[in-house]
Amino acid sequence: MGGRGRSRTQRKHFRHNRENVWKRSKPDSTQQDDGTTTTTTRDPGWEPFATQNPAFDDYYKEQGIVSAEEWDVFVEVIRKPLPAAFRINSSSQFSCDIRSQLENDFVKSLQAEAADGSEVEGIRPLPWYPENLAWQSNFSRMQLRKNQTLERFHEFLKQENEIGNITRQEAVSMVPPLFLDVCPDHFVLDMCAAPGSKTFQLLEMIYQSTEPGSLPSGMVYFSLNLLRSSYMLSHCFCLWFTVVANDVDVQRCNLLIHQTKRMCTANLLVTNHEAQHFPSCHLNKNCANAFENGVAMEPSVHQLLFDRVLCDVPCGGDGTLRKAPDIWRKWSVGMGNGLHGLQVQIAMRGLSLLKVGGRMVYSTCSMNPVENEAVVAEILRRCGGSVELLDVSSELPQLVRRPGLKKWKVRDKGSWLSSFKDVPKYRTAGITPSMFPSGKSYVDTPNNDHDPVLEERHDNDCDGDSANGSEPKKDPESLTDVLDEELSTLPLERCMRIVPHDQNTGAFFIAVFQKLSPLPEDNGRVFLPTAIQKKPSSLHRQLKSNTNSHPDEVANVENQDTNGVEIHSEDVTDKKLPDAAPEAALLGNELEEVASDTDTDKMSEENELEDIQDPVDKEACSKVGGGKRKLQIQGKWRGVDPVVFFTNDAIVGSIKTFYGIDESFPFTGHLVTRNSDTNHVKRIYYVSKSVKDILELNFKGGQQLKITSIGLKMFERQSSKEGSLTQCAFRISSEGLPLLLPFITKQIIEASPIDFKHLLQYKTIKFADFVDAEFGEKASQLMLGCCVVVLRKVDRSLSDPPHVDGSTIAIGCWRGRTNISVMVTAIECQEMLERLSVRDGTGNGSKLLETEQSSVEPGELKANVAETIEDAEIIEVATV
Ligand SMILES: C[S@@+](CC[C@H](N)C(=O)[O-])C[C@H]1O[C@@H](n2cnc3c(N)ncnc32)[C@H](O)[C@@H]1O
Repeated sequence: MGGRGRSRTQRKHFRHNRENVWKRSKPDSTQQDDGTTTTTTRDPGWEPFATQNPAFDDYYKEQGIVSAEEWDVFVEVIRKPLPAAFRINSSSQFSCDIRSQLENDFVKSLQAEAADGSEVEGIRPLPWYPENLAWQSNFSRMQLRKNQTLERFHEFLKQENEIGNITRQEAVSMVPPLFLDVCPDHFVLDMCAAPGSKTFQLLEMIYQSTEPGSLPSGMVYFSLNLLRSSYMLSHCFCLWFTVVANDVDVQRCNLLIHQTKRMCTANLLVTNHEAQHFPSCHLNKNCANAFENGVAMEPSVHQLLFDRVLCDVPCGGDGTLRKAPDIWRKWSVGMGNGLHGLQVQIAMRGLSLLKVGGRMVYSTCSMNPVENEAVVAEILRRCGGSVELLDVSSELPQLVRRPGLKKWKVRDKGSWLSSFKDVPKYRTAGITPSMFPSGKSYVDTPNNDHDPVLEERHDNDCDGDSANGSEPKKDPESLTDVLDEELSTLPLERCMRIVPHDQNTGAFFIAVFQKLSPLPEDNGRVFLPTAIQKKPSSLHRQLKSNTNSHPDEVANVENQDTNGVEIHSEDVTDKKLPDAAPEAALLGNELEEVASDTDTDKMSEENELEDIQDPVDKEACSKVGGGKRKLQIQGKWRGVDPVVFFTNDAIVGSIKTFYGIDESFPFTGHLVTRNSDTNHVKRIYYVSKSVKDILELNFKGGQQLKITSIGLKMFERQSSKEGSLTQCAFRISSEGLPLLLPFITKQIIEASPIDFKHLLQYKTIKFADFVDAEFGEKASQLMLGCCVVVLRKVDRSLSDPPHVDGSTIAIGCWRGRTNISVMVTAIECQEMLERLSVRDGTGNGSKLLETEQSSVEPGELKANVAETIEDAEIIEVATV
């Protein structure tokens, strides 16, 4: 049950592209520490990665991220391959089985082998990760493949990862979501989310925390007497949170969509924006009026704000050296310097989108203080007292981390700079005051003799004016009291740096912020490094702030903070970052887990059916939004299918009737398509109440959000020949089944364990060939088309009506003319078989597959179903 498998076709594309990512043979340009650039052409033959870089050593020895005494051990560890780490996906039906298999089978047998002197180190749960859900093995992936004693474990990892029961994720990359402290009623923004490891983890954490009976007050959406089981309660409850996952890179967004599809969630929205310009998603007065049309609506300014923001920014990525050794070759000081400005911009935007009282986690997989402490310090200066850097030392006490640095230096063109006053004038475009511990800026005297004459900003005293180009203030103190080596007075020790040799991991940096009050009015503006500040002054426009208070009609949509600012991406299309290392900007810390897929470079899901459509409500909005708005919308989202509420009553009615879907299931307003021609939709998506509200706000506000993916695919049009003969043109998709299951009253039957296993094993079985003849008879009485087969529990008889609860195992099937066929992938069948075999003590399920020769004659429908499944796979490839 559930769409947790990955399409093989797509995986092939991933691997192919992944090779491209890591094995590009074009000439490499490397900026040397002295500022010169050397170009080398890679030898076509294979060479091992060099695991050293003198510039790296010089840089970090000077920065003091580890003490001089520790240096050797630090370097020794970062030259070693990274141990494999993974998370058990708690939303998987088999998560407990997997944890128990790890604890009781693998840990023990590996310990026993180690005791035999075979030098096999054990696997262990990460002590700081809750409920033994994250694990690390103390051998590299290479060893896993080579060492025979570990082969079984390796196979286990491969299969569970493939099926979606575990996610391979670097241990330290799991840390930032844990500090976000998410709750099931939160609106969460993941600003730089692709390829989606942390988004997936966040979704897992939210679903896991939805304990039945813990509905927050005022959040009852379904009448409680309609909640038939804890399963339903948990799913209904989950309709209240939303995760918005954003990334600037379309291909990486596609990876994220693919990755998170396994969650089967209706509460996820994937967007494709520059995070620093993430839209306010507000409702302005004009647009609100346009949508009034007699419907009562408050003409106020509303804005989508978030309870939690994850700001896992693009970074130099040298914390992932152990996993991506090619970084040794690429590493240069320019990477961090070039990204600092963007990182500040993204973090500031995140804070302006955060609710007062909300938490934001800033993180990088870089060790560089210019990308870490310097960014945090600049944020604190810009926000004044409106944001607090939290001391989270009591949280996750078992996680070994080090406090943030209070002092560091900036390296540029081969020179060490202790203060901005040391920056030669010709370099001030690339090296900004905010990179230094004090954040102080010194306006040069005409001959640039480095006399510090002015100070723009102080720690804890930031008006932000100077950062936006206005005249800096004189500070007499700074004229006389300039330290050679700057020391930050901000509480940067509250930041966390995880270094590899403390617990045999990669490196990571994490800072946790809490928003205490609206940001100072100016601080919502985009911060730009000096060079960009000199560009046209209309980089951003401030919206009229509206302090009128109106009750929200949209959950989590609040009256806009006074800091609300609208920034249009076209305003900054000509921006470029100083000395930015473009490769570094794309370095993701989870590249290894999933590689990009060039073939899925599209956001057009129904593209074969239509030309690019303008947003559905464009007309209404543009009428009042003025010409500029209209042009922006048309130009901005070209190439992205529109999101359209699906309101075709005839189709919805036929689906409800065919599957006997209980009237209590909320369809109205929850179905969307990506095709304006609702008579020809191929896929119908389901969105939660919270996502529906955001969508409505987005329509009303002029479609500011560029939505790549929304909700979960619930129904798919039958494309097979036999499909056209059924009474319902739509089948239930595997992702939609978990949500819909408790509400289905027709086309659903319970199979005995033996018949259920046979179905998984043989895929197609004729009615007459089921062991339980009564089941075969019942199956034959179903209508031709999609159906659901539920595994009957031991205490139930066939005459009982199908029963669904949190532990129900069910699969989507096809009732053909003479048989029943499964509509899940072969690997999902295999996984389920193995799990069921382990559960009922009949041994290793994979043995069943060794006899995969079907004793059942392949019926005529087998081909038909194969066509259907393949079609589904092709559709998946096309849509992710
Ligand atoms: C460190 S990776 C994020 C990893 C991700 N959080 C995860 O756990 O899988 C940084 C991401 O930022 C994206 N990115 C780079 N510049 C961006 C920008 N200006 N706005 C939004 N995303 C950006 C990259 O495409 C990349 O996917």
